[in-house]
Amino acid sequence: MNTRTKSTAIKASTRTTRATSQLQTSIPAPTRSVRTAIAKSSHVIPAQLSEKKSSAVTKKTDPRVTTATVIPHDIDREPIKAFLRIRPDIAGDGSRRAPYLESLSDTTVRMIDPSRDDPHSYSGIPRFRLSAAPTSTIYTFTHVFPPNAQQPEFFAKTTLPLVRGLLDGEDGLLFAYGVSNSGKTYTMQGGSHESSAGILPRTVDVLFNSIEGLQGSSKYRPARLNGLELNSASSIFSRAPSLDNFALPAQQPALGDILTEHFESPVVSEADHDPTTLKIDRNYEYSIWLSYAEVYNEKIYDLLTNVEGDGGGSSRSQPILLTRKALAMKPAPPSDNPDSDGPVGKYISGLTHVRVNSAKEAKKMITLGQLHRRVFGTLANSQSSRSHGVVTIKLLRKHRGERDEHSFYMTSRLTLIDLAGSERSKNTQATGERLKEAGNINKSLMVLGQCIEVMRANQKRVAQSLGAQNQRSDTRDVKRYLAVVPFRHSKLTEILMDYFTGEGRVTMIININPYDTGFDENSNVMKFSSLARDVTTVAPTQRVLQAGRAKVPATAGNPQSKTPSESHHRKVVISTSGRGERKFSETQLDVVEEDEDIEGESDEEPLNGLVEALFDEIERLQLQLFESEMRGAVVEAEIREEVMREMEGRIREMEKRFARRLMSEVELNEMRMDAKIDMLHRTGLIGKTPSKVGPLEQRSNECNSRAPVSEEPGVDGSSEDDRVNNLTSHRSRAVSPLAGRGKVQAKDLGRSALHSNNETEMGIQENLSPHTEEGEDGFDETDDEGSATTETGSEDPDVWVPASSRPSSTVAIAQNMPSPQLEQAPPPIFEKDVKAGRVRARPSSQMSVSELARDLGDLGLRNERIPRRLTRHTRQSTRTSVAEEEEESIIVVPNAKASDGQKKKKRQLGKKQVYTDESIERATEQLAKSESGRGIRRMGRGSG
Ligand SMILES: Nc1ncnc2c1ncn2[C@@H]1O[C@H](COP(=O)(O)OP(=O)(O)OP(=O)(O)O)[C@@H](O)[C@H]1O
Repeated sequence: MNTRTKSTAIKASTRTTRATSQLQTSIPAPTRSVRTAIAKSSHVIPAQLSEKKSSAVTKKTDPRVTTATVIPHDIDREPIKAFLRIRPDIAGDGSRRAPYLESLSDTTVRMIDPSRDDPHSYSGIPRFRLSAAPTSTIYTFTHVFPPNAQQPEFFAKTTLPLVRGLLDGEDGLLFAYGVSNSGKTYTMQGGSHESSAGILPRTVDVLFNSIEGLQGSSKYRPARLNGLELNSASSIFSRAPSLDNFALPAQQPALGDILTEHFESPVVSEADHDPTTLKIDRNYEYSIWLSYAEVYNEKIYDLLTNVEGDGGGSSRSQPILLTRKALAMKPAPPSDNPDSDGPVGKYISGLTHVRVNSAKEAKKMITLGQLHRRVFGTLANSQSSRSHGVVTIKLLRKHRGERDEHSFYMTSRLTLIDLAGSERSKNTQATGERLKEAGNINKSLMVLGQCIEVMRANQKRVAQSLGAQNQRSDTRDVKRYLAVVPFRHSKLTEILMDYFTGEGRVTMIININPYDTGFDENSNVMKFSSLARDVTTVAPTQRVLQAGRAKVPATAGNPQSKTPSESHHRKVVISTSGRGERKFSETQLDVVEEDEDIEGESDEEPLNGLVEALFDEIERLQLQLFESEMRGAVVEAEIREEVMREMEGRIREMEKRFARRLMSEVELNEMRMDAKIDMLHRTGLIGKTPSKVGPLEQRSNECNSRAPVSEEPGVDGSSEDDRVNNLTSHRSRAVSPLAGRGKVQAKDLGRSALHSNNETEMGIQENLSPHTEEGEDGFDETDDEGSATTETGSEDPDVWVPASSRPSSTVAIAQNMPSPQLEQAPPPIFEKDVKAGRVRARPSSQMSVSELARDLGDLGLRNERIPRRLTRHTRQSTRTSVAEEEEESIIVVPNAKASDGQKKKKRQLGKKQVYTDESIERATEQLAKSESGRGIRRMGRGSG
């Protein structure tokens, strides 16, 4: 038979095993005939279909309360026991939250989502809650252990019944399940303080206490799942490893030494010895065998074999090459379990079983296995178990009166598993190797959950189908409801398969750290446990081996049937900080992990080729589905996170932008204000600070000095100055960057305030050099200093020009600028005042009205404001009182278009007069013509 055929044969045999075993799991014992019939059938519906049906049945239950569904089962079956252990809050582990788990009784707890009370949530519903888990759920367990539960009490309630069963010849399985840092390793192995020994050391203590004086010297040893084989001197057991002989070549430091130094193994003190002794049948002799395997990255490794040390120089700088080979899972032959009419499970081929003669020896072996486990699987993450540690204790017993033949031996086994922590890779920021580890851990735990779920659904279906009254139990009816239990999808479930499908007690310990932030992960763990409690296993019976020739060790397989295996290299550096006199040193390990050999076995009958192909197809598709679900979940989580990050980034960016805009607005307003103050300084409306006289003021002063007009102030000129001065100073006490700086800064101001608008800039320049662009009556100051208008008195350069006649940009900008809210706005210049010649310039100022109007207009003052102010001043100076109502009843609008609207408004408002720039301009021109420009031109001179 070639390799392919042999491998097909294995698969075929496996299929037979699985197909029948899952049926066996789901059928109560009284219907054994039905079971046998079903076991012969290969027609099994896919798990998904069955799942849909089962979920439809359970839909009506309250999602907030998870309680065990009562599945009728007979006395031959036992439900899986689930114990909850709540980890205490440990100072210094970073958790500073209130626990989200509340004990309601010895068997129930309530789990409340901590983010429910998050301040960022609305009325109890978290804002960004990604979790699909219910916010409050009640879970039921076989027993709940509070945080202060002690190890002896915990061991007595959870494990002691299994140890008793082991001594009585029954199989048992116990596993600790939970997220990282929840206390699984503490539960299984124990802590470093007194009386903190965990389940493993206590189990061996109780076993050896109980069999003391009853140990026999057997010529057989356990093999495969429940089989026996001759314990020959040439077998691998003759070179059983120990910590003492665990050494590398002479020039190398002892690896055991390095490991012990690096990973301070828990010191098991005498006080940690569990004194419990169980009563056993003293007519038997016993031997105890130990094996320790780990499932790491979906490969199974033996932790009790001597690691092959090779290479490396004489110094520690040379890497030590450590090689270990993965072990394969193989289906156990039916002869290993003659009582069973169905198939038996799978065993780890080539796993070392070491005979231990005392509790001390057993603990030493366990310590060695733990060291290996941490070196090979967890070194880069030494605080966390990244592999599933599987310790199996096998007990052989034989009646003292019987011959030493294997047919008189009874075997039983107890498997104790410390599962790796279930966690999301995104929580651990894992990448590369770590990500692969996390993926494989999650995969195996997920598959375990799926197996539990499918078994539960199968059992429920069968129980319902067979329990229905007046209904014939037909094999076809039963098999229709059964789904494939996906044990083969992970190595872990392959190892556990036999306990679920065969006979044995299953106990599950759920470890939970209620201070942990992983509420979702813990919810999943709790959900898993509540499902598992509904699953029943076949109650164990004592097993007696049938007569027959024991098999040779698996190592004696046909070498030609092996397929070449791949190997994976990893570099590991162990840093030793040096204890006592020893100095700091580093040891490099070059770890090589070889894949298992796939060997053919001829003792299995091949199945029908079509059935084989169909099974393969189903498995391939299920695997694909599973992988795509995993990928989908990871991608979804990543996308959600990315979207959140992007949103946060955008919000931050917007905040920055708004802050910048706000700042520039503030600066702009400040500059406007300063410019206005500057103008007022220039017009002399407010007092000047000698030290801060800007060029414009200087120019104004110069004008003052060379054109000495009447010094006579207006009637209330000085008080007006004071008032404005006070107003200005109380409005802005800060010295403005532009205050008093004159032309240049005003220009800059124009630039920045008007966003580098060239037109605007021009407007401001015009503003700053008013006379050069003055109309025909313009007054060019630069032409002749001496020809000041005030001297001749014949020509008045100050002609008030309406805003509309100025460059459009200036007006437009002035219109768009927000007008400052002055306490006392200046009154406008009215046509009637102009006609009446009542308008006069303030004598103290040499600035022309047009200049000022333009300056202010350019800097954002509305054009109607300026004349108001100036007119008011003029009127004050001429002692003509103008009623305030009259001023208020005038509306000045910038253009004719707008005036249409205003006309409408006027109609509504009654008598209010509406002035537009054009109308003012027209009126001015008419007036100028009719009165030869007398009235307006004299405004600048202030005669009167
Ligand atoms: N019941 C307990 N009493 C006191 N300390 C505890 C208890 N349970 C856990 N601890 C402590 O909590 C820490 C984490 O526990 P442990 O290493 O057992 O978690 P774990 O679930 O095995 O984590 P991982 O899966 O990452 O290996 C350890 O320091 C352990 O000593």
